[in-house]
Amino acid sequence: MNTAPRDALEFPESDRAFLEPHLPPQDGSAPQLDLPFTTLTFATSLDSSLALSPGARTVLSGPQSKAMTHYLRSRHDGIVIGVGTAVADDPGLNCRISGVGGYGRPGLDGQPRPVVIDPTARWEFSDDSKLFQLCREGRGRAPWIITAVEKPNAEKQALLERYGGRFIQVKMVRTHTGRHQIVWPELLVTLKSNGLRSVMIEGGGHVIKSLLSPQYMSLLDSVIVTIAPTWLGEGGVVVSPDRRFDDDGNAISAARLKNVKWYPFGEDVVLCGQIKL
Ligand SMILES: NC(=O)c1ccc[n+]([C@@H]2O[C@H](COP(=O)([O-])OP(=O)(O)OC[C@H]3O[C@@H](n4cnc5c(N)ncnc54)[C@H](O)[C@@H]3O)[C@@H](O)[C@H]2O)c1
Ligand SMILES: Nc1nc(=O)c(N)c(NC[C@H](O)[C@H](O)[C@H](O)COP(=O)(O)O)[nH]1
Repeated sequence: MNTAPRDALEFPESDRAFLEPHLPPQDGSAPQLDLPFTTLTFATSLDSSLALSPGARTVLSGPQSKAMTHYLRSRHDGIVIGVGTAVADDPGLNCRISGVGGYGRPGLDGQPRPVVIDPTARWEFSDDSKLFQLCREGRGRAPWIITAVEKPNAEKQALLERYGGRFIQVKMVRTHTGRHQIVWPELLVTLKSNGLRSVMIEGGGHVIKSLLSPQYMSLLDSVIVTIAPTWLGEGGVVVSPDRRFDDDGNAISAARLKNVKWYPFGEDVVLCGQIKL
């Protein structure tokens, strides 16, 4: 047995039980056969912000809910983020719970596959990026980068492939302003067909907003949100999906949860539920 690195996190058995009904089944089955079990999870402030600004890495979760997020990572085959988060945070996107691969156990068991949505392949990663440092140390997997670009930069592709990652081209549509929009079912089917039976989607703001749109919210099997007792103030990365309207043109809530449970967790509260369709 390897010894766990110093940054290993503990998440006691007694804290795990409450999460179980909100997690992918342990046997790998999913409610929809060709789709992975899909969890939306993020941390938010009291004013619904994910971060102080789009480029700022901002700690919201306290120690217990941070350990919970890492436990969630151990229970999913993949973690999905947008390129905005990759650029802002230089994230590790591995699981640092004691007992998973690289943290007390040989191999990479329990380490999720990072998946970065990067339509134009703009992320300037390098050998020094945290993700690749973790790969070298046997503490994480190399990312799959989801892009609309047919031929990504050859050097970046070679670096990615050296660590076992790759670019994956997935169908995207263009909005009226020319922005790429992922077709979420296409992405999720692709991830499942590449062996990811469960994915957790961590953000950032653009990713969450697009998933909470009426056409895609039914893809979510579970929603787990950490709410931290802080206001980040104006200028933050706010999670606020587009308004919906009823047949008479009256505004109605954009999205709502059902089967809701609230769990106080240190100074934070963790909200678990499912999208009410
Ligand atoms: N608190 C949290 O839990 C949490 C989680 C993740 C990120 N963050 C923070 O959020 C900030 C980044 O958020 P953001 O909204 O700027 O970036 P983001 O991570 O949502 O990435 C935005 C980019 O990703 C791509 N993208 C996202 N959704 C897409 C879609 N549906 N279709 C096609 N491409 C898509 C586009 O290129 C877009 O420009 C950072 O500061 C980060 O630290 C916080
Ligand atoms: N649960 C949670 N609480 C937070 O306070 C926070 N900032 C994030 N942010 C989510 C984001 O997707 C990644 O956590 C970061 O990008 C950093 O990732 P690493 O820790 O390096 O793996 N998530």
